[in-house]
Amino acid sequence: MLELKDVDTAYGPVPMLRAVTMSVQPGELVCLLGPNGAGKTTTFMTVCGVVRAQRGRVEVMGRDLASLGTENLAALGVGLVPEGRRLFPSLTVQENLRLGYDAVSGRGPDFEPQLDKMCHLFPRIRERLRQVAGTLSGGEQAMVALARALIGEPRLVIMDEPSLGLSPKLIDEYFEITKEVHRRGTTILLIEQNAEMGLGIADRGYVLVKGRVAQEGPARELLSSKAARSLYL
Ligand SMILES: Nc1ncnc2c1ncn2[C@@H]1O[C@H](COP(=O)(O)OP(=O)(O)OP(=O)(O)O)[C@@H](O)[C@H]1O
Repeated sequence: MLELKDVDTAYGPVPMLRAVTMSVQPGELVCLLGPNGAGKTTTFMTVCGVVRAQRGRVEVMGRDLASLGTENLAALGVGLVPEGRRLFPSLTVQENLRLGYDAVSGRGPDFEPQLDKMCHLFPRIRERLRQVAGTLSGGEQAMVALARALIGEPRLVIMDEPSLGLSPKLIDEYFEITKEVHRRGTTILLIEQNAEMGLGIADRGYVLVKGRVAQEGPARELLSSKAARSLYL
């Protein structure tokens, strides 16, 4: 569903990702880990097409991202949860969710049942539907950002450090929901700094260090590998 082949990126003259090769297969939950500044968000931006790969190739659903364009990802079945949530603060929760839905369906008629599904998955959202998103707590915003990505029933969800800034209790709740979404069949790329939590629910993982993939493997092996732990802890 997602493939990076030998990808380099740079910010002006400064190289960032170097020869990054990674993939997410249908049905997998893959965790991308790495310390601050490793290039995790740059990877997110690269697979969205916001940052252009200078070398190598990015394929989403088997299609070359370079000729696809960021604006077509939603309709292709890709849901995005960017770092910092990026809700529209002056719109209500329901309006934010509507935008997520319309991006996929082109204004389909079935918004209400989908909204209802999201309220079941995120009980905190139902009572907040008419509240403007900018006044939600950080935890509520995190849930709405995930619901906005899920409401169009994407096949692949890419999440950039969604647990950042959440309390331990909310992190647990958030990871439980992520696990449930995966269990119901959605493929997930989870970009995380919280290695124990991320690898705890993932099938496979990659550890990014200074823009390079330093380790990769089954999540359980990475959790128990001393070499991997020394890279991310
Ligand atoms: N637009 C930009 N212009 C110049 N440099 C940038 C830009 N965006 C990111 N960088 C630099 O690229 C490096 C990697 O940043 P990135 O945000 O990808 O790291 P990260 O692994 O997501 O880190 P964190 O966990 O702290 O969010 C950093 O040194 C950062 O300063």
